[in-house]
Amino acid sequence: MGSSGFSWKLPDHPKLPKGKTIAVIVLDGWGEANPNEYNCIHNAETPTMDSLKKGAPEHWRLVRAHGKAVGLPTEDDMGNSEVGHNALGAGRIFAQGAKLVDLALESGKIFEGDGFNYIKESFETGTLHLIGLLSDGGVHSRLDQVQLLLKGVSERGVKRIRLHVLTDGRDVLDGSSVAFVETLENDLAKLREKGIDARIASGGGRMNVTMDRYENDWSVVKRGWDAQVLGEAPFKFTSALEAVKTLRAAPKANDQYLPPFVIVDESGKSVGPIVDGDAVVTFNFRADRMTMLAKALEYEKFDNFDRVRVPKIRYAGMLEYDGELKLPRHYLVSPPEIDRTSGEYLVHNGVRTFACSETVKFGHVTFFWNGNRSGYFNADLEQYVEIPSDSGITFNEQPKMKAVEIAEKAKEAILSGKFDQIRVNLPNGDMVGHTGDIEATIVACKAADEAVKIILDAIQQVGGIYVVTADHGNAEDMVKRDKAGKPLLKDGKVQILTSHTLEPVPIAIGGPGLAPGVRFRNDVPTGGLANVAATVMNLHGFEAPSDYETTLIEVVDK
Ligand SMILES: O=C(O)[C@@H](CO)OP(=O)(O)O
Ligand SMILES: [Mn+2]
Ligand SMILES: [Mn+2]
Repeated sequence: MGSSGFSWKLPDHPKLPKGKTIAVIVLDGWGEANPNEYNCIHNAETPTMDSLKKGAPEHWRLVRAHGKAVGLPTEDDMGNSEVGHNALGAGRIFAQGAKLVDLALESGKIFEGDGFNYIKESFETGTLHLIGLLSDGGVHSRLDQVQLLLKGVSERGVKRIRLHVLTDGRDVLDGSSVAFVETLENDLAKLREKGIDARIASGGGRMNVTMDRYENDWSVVKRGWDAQVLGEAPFKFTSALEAVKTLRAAPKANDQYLPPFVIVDESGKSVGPIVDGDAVVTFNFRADRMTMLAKALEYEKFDNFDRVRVPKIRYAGMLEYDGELKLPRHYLVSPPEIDRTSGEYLVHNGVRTFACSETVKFGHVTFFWNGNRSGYFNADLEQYVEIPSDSGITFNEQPKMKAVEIAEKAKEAILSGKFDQIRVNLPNGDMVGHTGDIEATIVACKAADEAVKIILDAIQQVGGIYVVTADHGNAEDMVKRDKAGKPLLKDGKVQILTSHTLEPVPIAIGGPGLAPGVRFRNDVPTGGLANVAATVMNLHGFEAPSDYETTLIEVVDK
């Protein structure tokens, strides 16, 4: 014990033994909702998950995965992977990026910090570039925050602003990009009336331009770099509204995958490449899909693609995106300080951990799980395995994704006897759910269920324990609804929901290693994802730290 009295040592659980092999399975985007034609989980064959549900209420229940239960500003905020895995891994509820940016804007502190003072030095002679997701989804960014940022910089001496917008259609309805661009254009027109030269300079769909993650496909970031920094893109327009409307008119076009475009003046010259002396702010608060661009903007040594020209800029992120890498060096708002995560505690208590997913979700069960921290706590006790994801496709083309491969790796790790905790994320419900393709999402849910079975069978073989849960809803509801829950019609047609939901998610416990008297308590009715960490610690034979959200389980005499 150190002089502060702090110790990593967890007390022994009074009733539960140590040494059981525990599989922690996170089904990404797997919520619980009423059965109907838009509930792909219900409409898929999911015998394994169905059988777990029969264990209710002692071994199956629902937990909250959205809004304040995961540190988001309001109960209208849908859950997402970052906040979901943060809560699962950290066992406490932290005010998340969205909320922290709101507070900093409300108090004006965002304009007083080091990050802002740093970029402000470019306002007199350079251009301020704002790059990010144009959306009010609240998962990666929010338009109202961008609007307040624009107001703040315009009151603080900025002369020239260029926006590089990424259209969404994933956290908001497909097609909403047009209205977002219109709103932004109106705001910029007002700034111009005040004498500030403010324009949209480039754009593209988030899944095609810039917002790749976990280094799955650098060509996505390169397409963004070419448009934003070099001012080059296959499509050129004189207005962003015209750009989005025209590109959306192509067959099969959608907001998520719009091609990159630049805005040009009458002579065909791009209106806003990033050049020496400029300032850049990436306004997404969420880390995973901004990290690659942050590296391209900031790293001197960089060989992921040819940057052609590397402007000398003052760059700040809305948040610090990686605390371990200190990336970026400058940021406007400090990120949540997610410390003492369950992963770190368990490793200090000798729990050997294996974590695995495919690339597109790999950081979820490692980086997010560990409180937005990359790397191992103790490389001798941990192994993280990444299965390469398909790239260059939309996941409805391959809805089974790498579920079986992930499950096989987990199985191998379970049977090896080398690990105490085997943690996976199964991406299918979420990644395919985001495509809005109902048939493919049903195939995806079936594949995830089959993967769960492979892992549960391995747990059965070694006498272990399983904890099966999810990070937020997605595939269980694929239609936009009115307040009363009825599908909302537009031009006589339902609107397909590609985003996450507000639904709760299941959690199931079981396996031959689960002590006979273990069951879910009935006095934590509002339990959420943050209660899972203490639960898992108990199953490993430890009491959770006293400031963790309470455990979901109790042990009764049998
Ligand atoms: O794909 C993403 O970036 C988000 C949705 O914006 O999904 P998830 O939180 O499940 O990663
Ligand atoms: Mn997710
Ligand atoms: Mn998602």
